[in-house]
Amino acid sequence: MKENNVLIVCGETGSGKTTQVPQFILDDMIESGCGGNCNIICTQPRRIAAISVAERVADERCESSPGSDGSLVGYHVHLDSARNERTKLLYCTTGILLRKIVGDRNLAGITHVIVDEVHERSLLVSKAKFMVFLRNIFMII
Ligand SMILES: Nc1ncnc2c1ncn2[C@@H]1O[C@H](COP(=O)(O)OP(=O)(O)OP(=O)(O)O)[C@@H](O)[C@H]1O
Repeated sequence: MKENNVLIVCGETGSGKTTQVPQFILDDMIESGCGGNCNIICTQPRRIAAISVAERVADERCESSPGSDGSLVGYHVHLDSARNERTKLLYCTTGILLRKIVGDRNLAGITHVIVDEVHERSLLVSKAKFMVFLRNIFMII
């Protein structure tokens, strides 16, 4: 991760790509004193997954529910979001990421983009991979 802007993570189902990898990054940034800058986005193809994974990760961290004052985790899906200015790890749908890119081509302030479930090869996921790759933003897929 420290040597490459783009990383591909492959692992068995249930090995923790979705729930653990973003937390490794978050914890590493906090431990290295960069927690204040940390702003990770992890995309999910479906809104239900974005919400339930955010809840699961907040629970694993013994934090209150996503988007509340006591949590660093949040989610953002179409017509629903739970996040605040303290959110450091945001689970969102792929469509929300694409909308953010359209609004701000450089994704200013975002430190890491994780495009999950790329094997699904949907049009949205392909677009997200391409657009993030073009901008050379740190990405794990
Ligand atoms: N919402 C949840 N509630 C309960 N357990 C969960 C939840 N989400 C994940 N887990 C558990 O956490 C572990 C890691 O799951 P995770 O989704 O991070 O794996 P993954 O490698 O991303 O899997 P996949 O390739 O299927 O997406 C698994 O044992 C899974 O059953």
